[in-house]
Amino acid sequence: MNAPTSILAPIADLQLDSVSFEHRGQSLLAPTSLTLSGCRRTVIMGPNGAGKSLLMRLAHGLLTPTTGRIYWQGPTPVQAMVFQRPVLLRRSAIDNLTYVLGIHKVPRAQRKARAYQALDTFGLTSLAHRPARVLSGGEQQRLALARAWLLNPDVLFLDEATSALDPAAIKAVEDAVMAFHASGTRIVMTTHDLHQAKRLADDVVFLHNGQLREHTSNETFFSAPRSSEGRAFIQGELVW
Ligand SMILES: Nc1ncnc2c1ncn2[C@@H]1O[C@H](COP(=O)(O)OP(=O)(O)OP(=O)(O)O)[C@@H](O)[C@H]1O
Repeated sequence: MNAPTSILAPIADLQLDSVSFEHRGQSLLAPTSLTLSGCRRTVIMGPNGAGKSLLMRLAHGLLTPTTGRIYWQGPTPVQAMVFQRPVLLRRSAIDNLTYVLGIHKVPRAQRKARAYQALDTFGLTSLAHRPARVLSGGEQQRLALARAWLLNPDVLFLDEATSALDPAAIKAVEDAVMAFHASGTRIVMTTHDLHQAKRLADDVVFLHNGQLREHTSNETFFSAPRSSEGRAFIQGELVW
C-alpha cells in the first residue's frame, strides 16, 4: 500500500459535539461528545443494542444526527468501512476490486495489477475468479478488506467485522487491521469481544443504553474502568 496522507500530514481529528440520534421520538443515542484523533485504534464496546453501530455510522457519515454536529478538524480524510456482512458485487473476486479502482478513476491499464496485489496481500490469489458471493464468510471479509486496502484509507471503520467468523478467520482480520494501522491508518471498530478489544485497542469508547459511559485507554478500561457499567461489562455481568 502507498503511504497514506497521514505520513505527510496528520489525519484530521473527528469531532462529535453533542451528537444525538432519535427514531420516532425515541432516543437511541443520548447527546454524545467525542474526539477521535491521531493514528489510534479506537474500539467501541458495549452490550447488544448499546448503540455501537449507530455511533459508528454517524461518525462515518452514513446517518445524520438528530442534534449536534460531526466534523473533521481539517481536510476530510479518505475513509473506508467494513461491515459484519460484506456487501459484494455479483462478480468475481478480482472484478469486485477492479470495479472499485474504476470508480476511483485508476487508469484501466493499472487496475488488474493493483487488484492482484491486493488479493495477494490478503491471501486470496487462488480465488481471484471465483464469484465473490460464493466465498466463505472469512474469505468475503478478507475481500472486503482488500477492497478497503485499495482505497489507501486514512481512517478505516469496522463494524463487527469478525463476529461471524471462526478463530482463524478472526486472526486474519485482526492481522489485517494491524497492517492497516502499521501503514498509518486510524482504526475505529466495534466489537463485543472483550479479548479482541484488549488485543487491538489503544482506547475504548464504552456505550450502554445509548449513552457514552467512558472513553478511556485500554489499560484503564480493562484494569480500572471508570464507569460501573464498564466494570460490570468486563466481568460479564452486563448483558444489555
Ligand atoms: N438507522 C436506524 N434507525 C432506527 N433505529 C436504529 C437505527 N440503527 C440502529 N437502531 C436501533 O438503535 C439501537 C442500537 O442499535 P445498534 O445497532 O447501534 O446497537 P449495537 O450496540 O451495535 O448492538 P449489537 O451489538 O447488537 O450489534 C437498536 O435498538 C436498533 O434497533
